[in-house]
Amino acid sequence: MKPGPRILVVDDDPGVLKALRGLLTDEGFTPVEARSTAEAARLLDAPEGPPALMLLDIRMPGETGLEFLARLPRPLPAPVVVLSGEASPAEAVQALKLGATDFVEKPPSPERLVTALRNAMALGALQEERERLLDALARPGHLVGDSPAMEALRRLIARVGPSDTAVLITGETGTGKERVARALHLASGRKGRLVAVNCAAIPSTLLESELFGHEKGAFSGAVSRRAGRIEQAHGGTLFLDELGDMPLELQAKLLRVLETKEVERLGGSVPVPVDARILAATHQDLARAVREGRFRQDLFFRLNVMPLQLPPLRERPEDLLPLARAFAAELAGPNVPLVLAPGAEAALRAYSWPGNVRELRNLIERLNLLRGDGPLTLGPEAIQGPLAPAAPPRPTLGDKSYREHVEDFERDLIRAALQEGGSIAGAARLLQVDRGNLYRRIKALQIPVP
Ligand SMILES: Nc1ncnc2c1ncn2[C@@H]1O[C@H](COP(=O)(O)OP(=O)(O)OP(=O)(O)O)[C@@H](O)[C@H]1O
Repeated sequence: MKPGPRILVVDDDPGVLKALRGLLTDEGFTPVEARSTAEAARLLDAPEGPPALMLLDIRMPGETGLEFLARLPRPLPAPVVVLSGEASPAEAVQALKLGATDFVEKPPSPERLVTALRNAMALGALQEERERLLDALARPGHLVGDSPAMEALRRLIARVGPSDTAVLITGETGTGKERVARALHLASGRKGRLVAVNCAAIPSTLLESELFGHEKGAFSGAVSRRAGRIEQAHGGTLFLDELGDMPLELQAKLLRVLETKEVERLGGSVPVPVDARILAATHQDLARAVREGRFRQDLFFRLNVMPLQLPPLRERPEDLLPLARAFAAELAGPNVPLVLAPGAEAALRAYSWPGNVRELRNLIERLNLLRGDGPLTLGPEAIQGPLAPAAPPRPTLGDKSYREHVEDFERDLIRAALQEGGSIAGAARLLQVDRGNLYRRIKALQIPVP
């Protein structure tokens, strides 16, 4: 059996130690004993780490419990519950002021003592979680999440970050691709900036000069010489977001930059050396884009040396609560607790989060705006609200066969596509199937063509 949480009992009275030993063991704790504060100090520094809690007598010969408490480092190495014995209420209050979580009078009633211990430990765990969150929020590239996928990702970032390898980050919208790029940049230790370019947001006619820069007079409007984004990332990292949207001819130019580590401004003839780490992200299936001739295979291979796939949020439910808490702390401040109403956690897990982490952040932001002065409360209705798609109707099973059910579904699907596409060719395009095959299914299922 796993030993229970260690509790350090500090008391000079062997009788009290013996009584507490029995009581604590019965309650599933592992008592560790010290007869003086000097011994307690040694045990707090023990190699197995500090205990889960310290139960501290106030009146002891030599250094008193209060004196000891006052000289302990902050934050305290463990939550402290004080045994107040015949001590005056003033001393108990003094102990609380010095950071003790609670006090129990001697001789303690087992029930009162165990409640105090459990409460103190719960509070200690909360405080630790809060410290961890604040720490995490202080680092902009930090990735919140307890799922195995997130842990693996953090390990990978620590390993790959410091190298110069290009990294291709893929994942649905809002899964945190840019956040990962920032984490990689921070882990790289590169002194320069992270320069981000969204290839989908800049019109393709402007993207070239944006990336490569231009000399004065390179084209009408190029009134002065301008360094492109690639050059600006010299000594740092260039993050190409939505790389799948980059036009083919620019892909060729980018490949050349990757291979030669030089960039040529538009209208210029002298290549400028650049040392920029390249990170790219896309929500598209680039391998498919390569097959369909929309993306250069050589560039894909060049970037895909280190592929990094971010799973959608619905596939890592362990991240939901840590993320929700982190966003609440970030948006409402660390003193506003996130309260989960009954059913909220189940609703979070049941929802499919098509907008992924960004959608969860937006939800918390909305709740924060609506909360007034109260706590930030997350109830199931917030998740089942306008965000959630209507649940798909449950099929009535009746006495139809499996095949008949599938055909009914197929019929509905083709009808909808015919209506939207306007013709068999249009429907085939929408459904991404061959027109001949679709025609044969329409015949077989006797679907009227508009
Ligand atoms: N693991 C995480 N920890 C903390 N915040 C996160 C995490 N993942 C994503 N976020 C936050 O979620 C939001 C969306 O993330 P981000 O912009 O990185 O996604 P993206 O995949 O690049 O999206 P898009 O494909 O739409 O550009 C941001 O506010 C980001 O800070």
